[in-house]
Amino acid sequence: MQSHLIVRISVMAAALKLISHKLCPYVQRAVIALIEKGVPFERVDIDLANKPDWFLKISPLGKVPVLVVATEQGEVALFESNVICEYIEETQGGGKLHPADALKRAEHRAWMEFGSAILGDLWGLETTTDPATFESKRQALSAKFARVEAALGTGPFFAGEHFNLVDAVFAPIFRYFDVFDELAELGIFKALPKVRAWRAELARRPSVRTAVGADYPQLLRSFLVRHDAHLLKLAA
Ligand SMILES: N[C@@H](CCC(=O)N[C@@H](CS)C(=O)NCC(=O)O)C(=O)O
Repeated sequence: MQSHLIVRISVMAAALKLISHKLCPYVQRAVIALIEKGVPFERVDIDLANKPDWFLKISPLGKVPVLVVATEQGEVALFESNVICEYIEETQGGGKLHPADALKRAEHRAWMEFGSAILGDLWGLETTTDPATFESKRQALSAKFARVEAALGTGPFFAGEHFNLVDAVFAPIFRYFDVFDELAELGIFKALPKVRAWRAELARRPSVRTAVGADYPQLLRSFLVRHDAHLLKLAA
């Protein structure tokens, strides 16, 4: 009876809460990692245009995601999506999302950072109204995806047969491009067959579909309309 109680308390103490925004690809990579690991968690969406005070207290950069971990000493708030993914990998059961070999793992971490660099180029592409800025960002993205093409093996995933954290980072990036592609052909993936095959494989993954959500294309399109994005003019 007593040990039953102890188990119950430790289960409650392991609770994870992910502070989220539906459109955010950094959030989505953490959600994918949690789903792949089969970890129960609560997802709390916030309005980034009107950030609540409790969120600003726990998020030093005022950004999502934040993973709130309940411990016996109180709650700990982790920020930075890649750090959150690493914490999930180190502490939760389920399939491994990192290679066992330290050098391979370091390589994978570098490619996770590269995914964040791609998002750095992507930001502004979707909201810019200036054609020259749009074109320079499009070219920067093309150059980065050419490097990804050169790094890919025979697939189906980044490192072969097993889905890992690099896949979790890139899957939401590709979902963003899915919405763009419906509007206009940007030509970024045309000459990159391995990237195209990888992208298609990730789009089929159940964790990716759940993390990104069926309402995502509609939400992203409304966001583009609100910003009067140049991308919409290409589509017209
Ligand atoms: N380096 C951060 C980036 C997270 C990020 O940029 N999140 C965006 C949403 S996708 C955000 O919260 N923006 C709100 C703001 O900057 O005010 C991470 O990897 O977690």
